[in-house]
Amino acid sequence: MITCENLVKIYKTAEVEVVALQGLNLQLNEGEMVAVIGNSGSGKSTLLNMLGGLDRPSAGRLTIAGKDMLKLTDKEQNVYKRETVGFIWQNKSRNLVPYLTARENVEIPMLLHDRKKKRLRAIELLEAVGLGSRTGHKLQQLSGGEQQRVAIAIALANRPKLLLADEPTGALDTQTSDQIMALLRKLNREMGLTIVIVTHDLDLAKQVQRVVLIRDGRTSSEMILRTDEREAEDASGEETELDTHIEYAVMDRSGRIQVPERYLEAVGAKDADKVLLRLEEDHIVLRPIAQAGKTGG
Ligand SMILES: Nc1ncnc2c1ncn2[C@@H]1O[C@H](COP(=O)(O)OP(=O)(O)OP(=O)(O)O)[C@@H](O)[C@H]1O
Repeated sequence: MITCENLVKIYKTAEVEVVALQGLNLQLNEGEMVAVIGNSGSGKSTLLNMLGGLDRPSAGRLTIAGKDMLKLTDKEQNVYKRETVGFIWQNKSRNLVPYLTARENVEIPMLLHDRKKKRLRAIELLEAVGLGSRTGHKLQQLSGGEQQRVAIAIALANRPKLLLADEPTGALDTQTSDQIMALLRKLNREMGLTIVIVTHDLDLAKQVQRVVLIRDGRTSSEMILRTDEREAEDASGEETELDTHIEYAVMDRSGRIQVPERYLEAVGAKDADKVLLRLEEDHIVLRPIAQAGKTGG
């Protein structure tokens, strides 16, 4: 569904050039649901803007649903934005009109011309997001979580193949955020919708099967939901909370990897310019130089 190869985005302003994406690679299959996570400034929103056709990459390759995004004409890009992709933003004013009802809000972006069909489709969508009983409520009469559900219904209005969400739960409390995430998972499962969610919240990200970590405009590692049911025990034999995801570092063709920052921090190698590498029979040991003399592997 989505292939990013060596994707580069450079923003040029009067004084400086910012390289927001510097050779990002990402492959996403149709029907996958992925969370993209990274520190502020790592390039998450830039990536989402490229995927949504809101902006064009500077170099590299980006194909989405068979379309070469670097070669689209402006007209083709507009059709793509209208028909292939749906957006959910954290900032509600970008999604919603407060003085209209939930149903009227959902009807706005619809490409259907028949008023009755529009109305029926809007109600159907509001039912799908769990708001069947609120279709006639004005937006300002709805809670934050309910408003975000309306935003999701709007994003689905033109039957997109790809749903992009930028911090969709950023303004919501934990319980409401979990409900919105559960709704997105349901839509992914039941409609086969491909979903990309940008967040800086690792706990939230881990509610989906695949988490892609971006660092300095590149994919640095991925976490995939564990499928084994092993129970973890700590040294004292007590059960500890099992990490739900296994982390994989992304490796390029030259064998370069980015070790997750928190791993380096944990072993005191964050600022090191070299680490000791040792090949064991079936694994590779990486440790800070200061500890290199110690035994063990
Ligand atoms: N329109 C723009 N013009 C110039 N620089 C930009 C523009 N948009 C983003 N940048 C820069 O590109 C880099 C990546 O920004 P981006 O917004 O993609 O990061 P992010 O990971 O989404 O951050 P956050 O979590 O804070 O939203 C940053 O250094 C940012 O300042």
